[in-house]
This record gives sequence, structure tokens and C-alpha cells, in this order.
Amino acid sequence: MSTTAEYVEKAESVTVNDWTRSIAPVLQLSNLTIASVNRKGKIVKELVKEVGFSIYPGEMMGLVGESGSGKSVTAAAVMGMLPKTLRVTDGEISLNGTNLASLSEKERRRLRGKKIAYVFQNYQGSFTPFLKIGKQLVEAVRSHESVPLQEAKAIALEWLHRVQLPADRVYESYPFQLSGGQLQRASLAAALMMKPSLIIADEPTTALDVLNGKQVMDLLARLQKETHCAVLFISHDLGHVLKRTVRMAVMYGGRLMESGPTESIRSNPQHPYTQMLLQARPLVTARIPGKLTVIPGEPGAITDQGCPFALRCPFRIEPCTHVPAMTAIGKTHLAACHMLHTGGEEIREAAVGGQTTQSGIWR
Ligand SMILES: Nc1ncnc2c1ncn2[C@@H]1O[C@H](COP(=O)(O)OP(=O)(O)OP(=O)(O)O)[C@@H](O)[C@H]1O
Repeated sequence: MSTTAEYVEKAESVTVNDWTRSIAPVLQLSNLTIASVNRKGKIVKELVKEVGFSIYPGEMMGLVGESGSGKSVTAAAVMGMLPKTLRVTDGEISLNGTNLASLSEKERRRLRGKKIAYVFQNYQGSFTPFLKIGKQLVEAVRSHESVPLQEAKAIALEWLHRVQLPADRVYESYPFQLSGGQLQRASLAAALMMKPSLIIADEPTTALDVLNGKQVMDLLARLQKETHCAVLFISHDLGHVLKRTVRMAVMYGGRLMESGPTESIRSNPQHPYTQMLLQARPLVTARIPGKLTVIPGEPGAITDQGCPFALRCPFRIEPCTHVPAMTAIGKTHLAACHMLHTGGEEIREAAVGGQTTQSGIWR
């Protein structure tokens, strides 16, 4: 079985198409478009537009972007849990080669928990408050597999143990008797115990303090390697995504700005938004820049036409009123910016070159 590191190596050495041909992705989004609709089903506004990326077995992929960029709506569509006011209007979501739109609601419900698991930001919402954790885990196992009670209990206890909780005590506890960190670890156990192909971890550490957040992410990373599942790690914290993922995608205004191997994006970001996100991170290193970059304009300001970042982009040029295509830079690294086509590369180099760190690497 290939390790994550081997996948990364593969990513560097093959073209985008070669990758998709040689290893089947667990999750593949193509041209995914999601809109809000009114009571009559008429489209009111497109919230996620033409998003496409794939996640491969055993890898953690990051989806990063500021609040409102469309990360959670994208995740809800993958889970088949969009509210009635939102609808997938175009594109495809495939899980292990199956187009999810071709499944009935009952089949999709069966997939949830079994093949796709979700780790919520709000860990309190992962459990019903008035039922003991053990009972809830046992019910979850038995809703997906016809196993005797004792076997389901053994699975629940094993997973509570694997997430480094005092298994017997937690099994007999109500959610309110656990700390936030313990509860999030119990929700990791709930997500992992059915051995899903994909875990969507939506800001899993946001509601935790730094230490508990780190422990939860360390656990997720370790168990992900052990079980070889794929993880879509959603975060507005670029630092977490850079640290934890092998590939990442950057969203703004419902569109992908850039995607590719995390190292490649860190060392050679192509989209102005990604570059500014990298520069806006405070760092405790010897190479700390004199001044952090502030991304100009109103957070969340998006244009209705063209590149959604155009309103805030200091390198805006005339073609930005049209949506730029995702363009391959080298191998599996893609970015959607007109400057990649129009010779604007030089403009940008001149404009931002002085702001890079001494090594020229955006860390
Ligand atoms: N049920 C809904 N009806 C209408 N619009 C919605 C609904 N849910 C989300 N939106 C809108 O969709 C856009 C994307 O929201 P989403 O929650 O996916 O952003 P996000 O990137 O996950 O942000 P955050 O990091 O704050 O969770 C936002 O403009 C939001 O207001």
C-alpha cells in the first residue's frame, strides 16, 4: 500500500492528468456549482462556482479561505446535507467513482457515517446531550452494521481507547461530563470507527484551546495514516493547513483561486490572494518580515462578474472582469489568475517581489 509521502512524490512527478489516471480518487468534485434558491426553486445567487478538486486515499487535503468563501457549503453538498434553500445546480460529486447525485436519499443516508464521516467545529452538536456517549456510539455502529450489542460495544470501547480517552469512563458519561477536548476526541472516535473512506473535518479545532486543538489534530493525522482514509480538512487558518496537509485548495468568493501540492503553494504561490494570505500570517521566526500584509478592501467583498477577488486585488488588470480559467503551473499546481496569461507575471513580480522573505519563500 502506498504511503502519503509516496503520493506526494507522485504528485510532483506526474502531470495532473497522469495523477488522475494512475490512482483513483476517493472524492472528486467537478465543476461543482451551488446556488441559493427561492421557494419556487428559482436560483437567487450562486454561492459556489465551478469548483473542482480530488482527494486521494490516505491523504489530508486542506480547503482554506476566509469566512463566507464557500467551504462549508461545499462540504455540506458532499455530505448530501444542503439545506432546502440551497441546491447543486451544476457539476458532479463522485465518491469512490459513484456520482452521488445518482443515489436515492436512503442510499446517501447509508453512506453518511459509513463511507463519509463529518467532524464538526461545534463538537457539542456531535452528540445528543441526554444520552450517554457509549450508547450513542453503539447505536451508530448498529445503524450501519448488523452486529450484536456486545460486538458494537467492543468497537465503541476500542475507538474511545484509540483516541486516547479513558474508554470505560467516557463510555458511561453524558456529553456534558466531558471537556471540549475530550468531546472532540470522542467525535473523532465516532467518525473513524466505521472506517470511512473520507472524513470531512470542518474547522475541528476552532472551538478548542491551542493545546487541545493540537492534540486533536495530531490524533486525526495519526489515525488517518493508520486507517488510510482521506481527509478534507477545512480551515480558515492557513498555518494549520500548511502544517497538516499534502495538498490544498484556496477558495475566495465561492471559487477556487489556487490548488496543488501544499509545498508548491507555500514556496511558489501564484494567485495574489494566496500570496497575501501567506504574507498576512504572523510568524515567530528569525525571518519575520518587518510588517505583515493586510489584504486590502472589505473582507468578503466579491465581484459579481469575473474574478471574485478583483475588487481587492492590487494587481487587477482589464481582463479580470472575466472569470480566469484554472491554469496549470508546472505539474499539479493550478491557479486562476489572468496574470498567468497576459504577461502580468512581470507586473506582479515587480510589485510583490520586495515583500518576499530573504529566501524568497513565503513561509
Ligand atoms: N442556507 C443558506 N442560505 C443562503 N446562503 C447561505 C446559506 N448558507 C451559507 N450561505 C452563504 O454561502 C456563502 C458561503 O458560506 P459558507 O458557510 O460555505 O462559508 P465558509 O467559507 O464555510 O465560511 P466560515 O469559515 O465562516 O464557515 C456565504 O455567503 C453564506 O452567507
